[in-house]
Amino acid sequence: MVSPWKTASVPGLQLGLGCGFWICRSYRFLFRAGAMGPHVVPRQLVWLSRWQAVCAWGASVQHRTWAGVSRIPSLLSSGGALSSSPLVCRSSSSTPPGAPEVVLTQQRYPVTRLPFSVVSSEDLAAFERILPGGVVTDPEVLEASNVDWLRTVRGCSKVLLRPRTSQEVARILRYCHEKNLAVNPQGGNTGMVGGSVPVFDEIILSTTLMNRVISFNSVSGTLVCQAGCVLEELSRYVEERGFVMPLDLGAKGSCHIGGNVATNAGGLRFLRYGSLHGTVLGLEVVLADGTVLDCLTSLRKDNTGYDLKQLFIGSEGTLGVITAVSIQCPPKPRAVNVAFLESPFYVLVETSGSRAGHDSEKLSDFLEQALSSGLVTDGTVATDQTRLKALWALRERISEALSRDGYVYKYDLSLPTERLYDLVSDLRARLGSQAKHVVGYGHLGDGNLHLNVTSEAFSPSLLADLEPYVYEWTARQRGSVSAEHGLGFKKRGVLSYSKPPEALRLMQQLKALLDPKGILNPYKTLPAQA
Ligand SMILES: O=C(O)CC[C@@H](O)C(=O)O
Ligand SMILES: [Zn+2]
Repeated sequence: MVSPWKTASVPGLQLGLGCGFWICRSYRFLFRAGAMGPHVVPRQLVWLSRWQAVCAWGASVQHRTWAGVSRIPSLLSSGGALSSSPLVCRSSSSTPPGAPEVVLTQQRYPVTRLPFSVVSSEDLAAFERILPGGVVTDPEVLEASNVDWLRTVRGCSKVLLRPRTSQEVARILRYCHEKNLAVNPQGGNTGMVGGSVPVFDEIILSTTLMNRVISFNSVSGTLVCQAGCVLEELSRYVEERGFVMPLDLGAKGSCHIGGNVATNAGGLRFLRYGSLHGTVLGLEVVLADGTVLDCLTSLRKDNTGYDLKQLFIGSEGTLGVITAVSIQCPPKPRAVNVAFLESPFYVLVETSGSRAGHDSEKLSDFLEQALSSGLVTDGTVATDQTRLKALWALRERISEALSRDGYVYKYDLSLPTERLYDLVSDLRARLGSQAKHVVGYGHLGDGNLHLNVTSEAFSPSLLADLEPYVYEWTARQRGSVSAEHGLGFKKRGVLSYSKPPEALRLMQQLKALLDPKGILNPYKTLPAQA
């Protein structure tokens, strides 16, 4: 039988139908109305709007108009050029040539420095004794660590510390606690909400040199490693041993696992493997006063008292510094396919399974039905690694493409799936020509909208049209004002749109208990106290 899917595919498209597939008929509804029952659980499902697909692609090939998926094959057959570009790695760097300097956070935002001590030469000498050779005061290195990768917030720290062990972290924090010095823990500095850079002159405590794998159990798939291991390197490490990391992000080339856990990063495998609250088995954390909390267990089951590690997952470095992580890695799927399906919305679906032949049959059935019913108009499917990666690059690089469109106002919202796109259309009408682009994409299966609005430069009047409007809109849907990026510095003032006063009060009490002097990542996560 001739598959309608193949018949309708654009010339030159290679459809790999030998693959695992988990999509069921309920997807019809998903594509039409943007809704999905909780019982429908594909391995990956990410949603792109028309412009995003263009945007992601445009980052390297400079197309601004969508010309149909037929353009993709040439891109793919060119050896997956997309995935080899350095854009895939997000890292902070010194001011790119010609780029305007980032306005200091303390100048752009109404924030007052708290009464912490200022780092003295005596402090620097003490740090040098704790970390011989690990104290950085070179302004050029500091410039990069003071600015977020989006180039929207900038601190003025004068010192960066690079410990190698948890004991060194403990000694640093003990000292800072005693001297009332504020500390900004920093991983790969790839966050979206200004949580990983200082607001004023906080000491930057980097996990860069804490990059050792401590152990890996090749039977259970449990990985134990230091906090500064780069996600992509961990992925490679476990994949060579037949497992995968339970999380994957566009920033994988730069982000650190400790930062991922500290921010409870969601990412592209969330739908399949769930949250870090489920996959992290244990943590080692250094508390504000230098106490080392060793909860680095690898047990699958441990029901002894409060599950303290959960407090630190998503606490954004405000309750303690994560120094090591024990994480459960799932087995590497043997058959993987990525399908990119069409208009007017673009959906990237990844399937993973264990029997290519069986999976292929299911995928084929689904695509035939989807196409013959008119649910999907066109698309492409990839099974080989190069094409698969190139399709994912379209999705993973949207964020970076947007960052080249000017100043980006970012909102990371959890919403009822059926309302996910309404806010995008609404804002396009509300903002008119004030905004360069109003873009909605994200993780459809998770009900997570990434709303991005761009303008030539930062504009207070555009911001006033966006906020609190976006937050009020979200609160009316009982959504969340931060689905996966956390609150950091930029969103700390909007926590009350998603949490009741009682929850806020308890969070403040926990902060006071664990960090009574407030030295850990100040001005982040919790609203400023009156
Ligand atoms: O840039 C954004 O708005 C989202 C970034 C990231 O969470 C993604 O899903 O690509
Ligand atoms: Zn995301």
